[in-house]
Amino acid sequence: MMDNEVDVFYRELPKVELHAHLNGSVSCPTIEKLISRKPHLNIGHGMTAIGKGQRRTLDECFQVFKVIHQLVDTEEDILMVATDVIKEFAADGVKYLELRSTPREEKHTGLTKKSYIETVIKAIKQCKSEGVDIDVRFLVAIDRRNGTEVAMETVKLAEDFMLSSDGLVLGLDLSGDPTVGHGKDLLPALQKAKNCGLKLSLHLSEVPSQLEESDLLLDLPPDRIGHGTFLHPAMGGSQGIVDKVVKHNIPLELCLTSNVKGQTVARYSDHHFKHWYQMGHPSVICTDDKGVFSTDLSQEYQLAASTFDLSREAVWKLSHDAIDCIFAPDTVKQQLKQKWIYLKPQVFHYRETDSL
Ligand SMILES: CC(C)=CCNc1ncnc2c1ncn2[C@@H]1O[C@H](COP(=O)(O)O)[C@@H](O)[C@H]1O
Ligand SMILES: [Zn+2]
Repeated sequence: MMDNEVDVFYRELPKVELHAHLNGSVSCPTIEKLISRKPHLNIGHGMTAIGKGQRRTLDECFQVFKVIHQLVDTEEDILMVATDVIKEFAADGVKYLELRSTPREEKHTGLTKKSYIETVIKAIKQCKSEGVDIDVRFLVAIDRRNGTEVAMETVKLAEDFMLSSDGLVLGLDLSGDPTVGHGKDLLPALQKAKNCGLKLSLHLSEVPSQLEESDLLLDLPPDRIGHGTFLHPAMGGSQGIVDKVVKHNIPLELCLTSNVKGQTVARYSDHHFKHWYQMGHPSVICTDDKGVFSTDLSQEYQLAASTFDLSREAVWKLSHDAIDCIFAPDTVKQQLKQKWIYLKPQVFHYRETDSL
């Protein structure tokens, strides 16, 4: 996507993607295939992606997911979508991907939450058997709008798959419309998940009104934070909250285009990346929804570099340090670090004249 606009350095840079929602990551070509499978839905492509320079309210963004969910409602759809998304990330130079998705039940197509997860796992295994050069893991997502009971049910499912998927299912994501529901209702489920060894990545403070909820959920503590836009005092948060995040050394997953197009951040130069990065806090560049926001991970790295004036060596370190934030075990981290060492001369090769 958008190859011509992104410098080859960012394409070739080996990358780790830790925050990608499956149905938000569906590309234009895949949407076209889905639309032609379901012409009766009368869905036009303009309804599933937000183009360059466009902005949407948070509410409008969540409407987009509803449209995509209509297009993706069978095992066959999920298999195609997951396979395409994995191959696209691999083509963009992503070497390790943690994909997250909310298991759905669709009575009219026979889809169950269990078969949903099984199908994503099938896609991951299929890509592996085809030799696609990417290590993919899965985080089962809880949509906060669905409340306590569904959250508990999702934790149980995730636990079963964690024990039976050969390390492919590693943890849980908490996401969904941040203006709906309250984290306190989900706390018991998240606590249970943590106790049984599932890793937790929680969307925190995507909107300003969530500070109290974030304070509560940070006591778990989660293993990573999605967005955390309004945690820092410079963004309206508090020093006490920052202290908690720092004390537990919880990495942040930061998605520049998503926040600007969703209008929770006014402009790129205002993005909270700068506050956390300056503090030396683990900050990982991610896409969130590369399909919906018409971006990819190379582009997000380039955006971070151009906005915050990062040297190529600093960008390299950023992608390398993301390895320490993955949920897979240390052996996988070591393998990835070896890969980075091996690839570095190639990535910097034709840049020898540049100052590194
Ligand atoms: C609206 C906006 C600016 C989105 C970016 N920030 C987000 N915040 C919270 N949940 C999200 C976000 N993007 C995707 N999701 C979650 O991911 C789902 C789509 O992927 P999936 O069906 O779980 O595979 C959405 O329905 C929603 O529950
Ligand atoms: Zn997200």
